[in-house]
Amino acid sequence: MISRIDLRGAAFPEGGIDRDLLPRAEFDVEAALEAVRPICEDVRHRGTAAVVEYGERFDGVRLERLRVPEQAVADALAALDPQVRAALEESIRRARIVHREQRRTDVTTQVVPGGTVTERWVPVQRVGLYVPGGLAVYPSSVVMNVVPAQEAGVEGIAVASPPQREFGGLPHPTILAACALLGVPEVYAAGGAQAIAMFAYGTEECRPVNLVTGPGNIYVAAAKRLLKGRIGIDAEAGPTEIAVLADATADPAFVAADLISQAEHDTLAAAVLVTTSPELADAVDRELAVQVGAAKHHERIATALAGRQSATVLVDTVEQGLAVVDAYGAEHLEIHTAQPADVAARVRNAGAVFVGPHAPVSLGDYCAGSNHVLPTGGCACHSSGLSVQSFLRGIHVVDYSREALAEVAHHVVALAEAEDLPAHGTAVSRRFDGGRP
Ligand SMILES: NC(=O)c1ccc[n+]([C@@H]2O[C@H](COP(=O)([O-])OP(=O)(O)OC[C@H]3O[C@@H](n4cnc5c(N)ncnc54)[C@H](O)[C@@H]3O)[C@@H](O)[C@H]2O)c1
Ligand SMILES: N[C@H](CO)Cc1c[nH]c[nH+]1
Ligand SMILES: [Zn+2]
Repeated sequence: MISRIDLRGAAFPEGGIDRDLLPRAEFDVEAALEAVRPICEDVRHRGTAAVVEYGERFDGVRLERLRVPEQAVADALAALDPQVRAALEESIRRARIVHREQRRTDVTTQVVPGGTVTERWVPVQRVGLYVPGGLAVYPSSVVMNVVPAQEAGVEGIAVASPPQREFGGLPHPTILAACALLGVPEVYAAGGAQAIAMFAYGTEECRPVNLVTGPGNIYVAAAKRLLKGRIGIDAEAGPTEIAVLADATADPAFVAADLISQAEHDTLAAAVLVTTSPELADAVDRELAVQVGAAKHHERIATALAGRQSATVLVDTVEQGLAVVDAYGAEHLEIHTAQPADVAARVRNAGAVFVGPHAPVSLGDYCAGSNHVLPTGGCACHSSGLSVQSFLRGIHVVDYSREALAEVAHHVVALAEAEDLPAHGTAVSRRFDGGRP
């Protein structure tokens, strides 16, 4: 069910191997852009009415209003299963421990006597947090979005998640309960590209936001890419990916279970095994055959594993395996080799790395304390997962005395003239000689 790419004996150039040799989804964010462009434009011009219509088309519910009544958010928490509540509370507690430590402090640098530059970290004022809810529902993504935003000090937090027909058009009650647990009362029943456009442009019901974060399917990721600039976004956190780098020491049952766990998200999810051991590859195939058959969402999982985005890649050495996983830049990378911590320390490109046999991606999805909103589609080579930093902007504060400015004035004038922007130089020299050349 999972295809093979055999790179044994292949050349591994120093600059890294070509990403085109590796598994890649046929329908990607680029391909989805054309589908979401008219949706976003429509929401821009028609506001709530357009969001409601797309909710009816894609989620099968026609809503009177998008804003979830605050009472419904509170009621969802009151009705929450105690076991799920305890698990969410533990997830929040661990996420807070990790994210609280991420906040950067302001740094003031004295450049010269009387001249300082401070980098002041300021939270974004209002954010829109997307919580998926199509094939599955994601209360854990409420935690992963809200905790870093709160730890950064964001004041305005709004959440959007698709309306659910079986809950009268409200988002799933566990999502509402998670919002209540975290003290976030502003929730909208809106999904997909229309929710991202609602946040970006604002509607009659929802004030526009400065930044949108959160995971979602290919349409959500495409809308974030399209509207980036009007709003800030976190990394593109689209359909889930897992890569596993394994040698002959790996346990095939664990590897198969972890590949399946992430293939469970979406038919477009990617599961990639990179291994030095053909015997392990065969054993994982056998495990997959058994475990997929027993899985609840076996059809979705089988489709994801059979897709072009999933494969087993055979290499000669762990070194080559590292070159492959770096070129691929997976959202999640598990290391199942001898000395896994040493191997993990050499990884350059991944959203998150999971070390050894007892750190499965599912742990990170819910309860490790790390964030599960992570870059996909190769974006891990330039972007990070969601963190407190995602919600902060650094403002440079420049403070120079007259003496400190005087000392450097001739250099400013020289550079301004070299750029043929003499008014720049005059703005400095005027302070000392009335602007005469
Ligand atoms: N990278 C990460 O950090 C991360 C984390 C969690 C989940 N995920 C991913 O999030 C995704 C969740 O997807 P989901 O579908 O369950 O929920 P979702 O909320 O992301 O998407 C559902 C919405 O998609 C829209 N949609 C559906 N079909 C459409 C179409 N043909 N045209 C335009 N819009 C359409 C609908 O508006 C619907 O409300 C999965 O791909 C999962 O792998 C990623
Ligand atoms: N694996 C997902 C990130 O790609 C996050 C998640 C939430 N719930 C289960 N899993
Ligand atoms: Zn997951």
